[in-house]
Amino acid sequence: MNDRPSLDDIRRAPKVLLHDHLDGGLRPETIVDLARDGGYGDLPTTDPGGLRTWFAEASDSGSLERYLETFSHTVGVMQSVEALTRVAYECAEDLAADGVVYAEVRYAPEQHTTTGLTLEQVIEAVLDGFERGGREHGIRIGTLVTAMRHQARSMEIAELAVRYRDAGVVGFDIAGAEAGYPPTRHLDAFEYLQRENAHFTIHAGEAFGLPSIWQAIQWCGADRLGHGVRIIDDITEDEDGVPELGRLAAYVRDKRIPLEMCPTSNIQTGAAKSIAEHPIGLLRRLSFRVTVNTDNRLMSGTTPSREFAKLVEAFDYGWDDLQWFTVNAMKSAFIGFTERLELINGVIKPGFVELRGDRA
Ligand SMILES: O=c1[nH]cnc2c1ncn2[C@@H]1O[C@H](CO)[C@@H](O)[C@H]1O
Ligand SMILES: [Zn+2]
Repeated sequence: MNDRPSLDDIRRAPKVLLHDHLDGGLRPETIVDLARDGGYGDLPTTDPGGLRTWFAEASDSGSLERYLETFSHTVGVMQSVEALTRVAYECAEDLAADGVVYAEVRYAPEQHTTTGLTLEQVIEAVLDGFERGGREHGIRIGTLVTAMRHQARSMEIAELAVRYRDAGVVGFDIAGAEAGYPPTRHLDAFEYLQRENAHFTIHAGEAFGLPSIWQAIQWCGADRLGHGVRIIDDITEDEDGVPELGRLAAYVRDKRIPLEMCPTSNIQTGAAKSIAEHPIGLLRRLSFRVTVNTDNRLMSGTTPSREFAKLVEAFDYGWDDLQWFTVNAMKSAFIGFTERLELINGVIKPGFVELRGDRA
């Protein structure tokens, strides 16, 4: 059966999310509340509807740097234990309501200490919100702690990732402006994590090309690539239109290195022209380990189900494709093999069987 899945059907499908920023997914109403309670006076508007529109429009500039400027407001209101716990709790609630069964959500603890919280307090506040939200709404959330690539705190954050690994932190990441800040700037942190048998992903191949991806994998040892869209630059077509993979692209495919693709976000930052022209179409056809993600639900005005619905429309994907992306994501998660397998066989596959049955 390959009838076109509707947005409503997609919402009911069990989904897995690997790339979602906590500070990119706040509810506009919550931003307004937190700004009032925390005395943050710099919001462009205190009307929730207006704020939603403002974020979507301000993020649609074609530049990653300008896209990232909008985070000053979300980070600005996430500066207390209560605010962090609330945002994490609501994140769990919103993802569960969209049908997500497992998510890895990331944020940079170092950005939440401006009013005096310690990094430990920040991490524990977020873990607390995810734990309670996850328990009450039936979703499992693993935390990824991010270090900002233009700063110099990656080693400290990597150590915290290891310290909190049994308390819900499942991995590490670097984010922020990519051009001018290559992953090797943080090589010591990545080498430390490898020695500790810890997992990490690196934002690479979004606003910068193949050298960034090459460094992330071959120098830093990334388990996954955040975005990775520019791997397309290492794929050419011969005179018959048959795709040919360069050595790096072949390595990424052969090693099954997961690509955390975020279609809508990529269009806003200029990493792709449109959904229809997004490299995900070719990469899926070539069986790269592609996964589908939201990046920033607020800035991109999206949800996991909406990202899928856009792909269904652009590429005519059916249930087989959506299940393939979902199983890819679950296989690529940073939790243990047994738990991943249980979710694939106990939740994802039966969920898709049921949906297809209902619609047959
Ligand atoms: O797509 C992206 N590329 C690079 N950095 C990003 C992206 N989305 C968000 N952030 C950055 O990650 C920080 C921690 O969550 C955010 O504050 C934002 O600056
Ligand atoms: Zn991101």
